[in-house]
Amino acid sequence: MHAPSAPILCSFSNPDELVESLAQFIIKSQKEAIQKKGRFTVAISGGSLPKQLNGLIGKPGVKWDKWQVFYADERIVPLDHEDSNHRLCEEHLWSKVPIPKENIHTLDPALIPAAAESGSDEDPLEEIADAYEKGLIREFANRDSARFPIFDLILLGVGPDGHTASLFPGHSLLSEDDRWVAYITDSPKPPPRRTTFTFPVINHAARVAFVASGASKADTLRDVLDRPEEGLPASRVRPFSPGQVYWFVDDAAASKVEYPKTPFKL
Ligand SMILES: O=C(O)[C@H](O)[C@@H](O)[C@H](O)[C@H](O)COP(=O)(O)O
Repeated sequence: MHAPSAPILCSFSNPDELVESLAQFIIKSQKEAIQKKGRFTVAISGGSLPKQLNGLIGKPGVKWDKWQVFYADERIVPLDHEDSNHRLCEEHLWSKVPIPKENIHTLDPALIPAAAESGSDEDPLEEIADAYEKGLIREFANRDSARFPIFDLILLGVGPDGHTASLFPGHSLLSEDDRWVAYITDSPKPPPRRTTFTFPVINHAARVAFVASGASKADTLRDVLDRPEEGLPASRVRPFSPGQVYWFVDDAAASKVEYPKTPFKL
């Protein structure tokens, strides 16, 4: 692993162009991954992201049966609850494409009720986070020799405070350097109880792509891209070379950013 590579910022003049280019980028990542390893490992978070993936629906070239999908973060609610990232993805994507259900790795539903309540001794969230981490180990063990899993692609959003996945500014989890999947009980944005990938997992990915659109993201993008020294969680996403981080944004979101833009090309 080498020094982190600089972010690649691609800005699009309208939402349709962003969605279409993102779909092409994902398909290209998928093709390369399948050629090399026969499968495509992807992680997804919540927010508006699942909806922005609708450029993939009906596209020839998507080999859904080769996808292995994990959630970069998840809220501790039933899988069909309106706050669940899985439910969001199900609604906007999985229900519309022929992906085998067993290729979508959710939190273990049997552990959710206990994890939703805080325990007196060890927090029961630990068990669900551990179980999810074991799922990652099963998927990646003996395939990649690295200390952390190497996802082919991790898709993330960014919150107004610069958080990404469920890694929030100032939280002790920002310095977690051992676990793959951690839990938090005090998310400043509800619901408070969640699991999240840690930075080592995110920063070992072959590619990470942020997706952000709209003028409400302008200040955040400026802070994240132009002021990395402030250390906002999204600024800390800097995959080790040859891994790369891309920003797929629209011009409204990029309107206050001085960081150089790169024309999108496959
Ligand atoms: O933590 C949460 O509760 C949100 O899901 C959050 O992580 C979301 O992904 C970002 O705030 C980006 O949101 P948008 O993509 O909707 O802008």
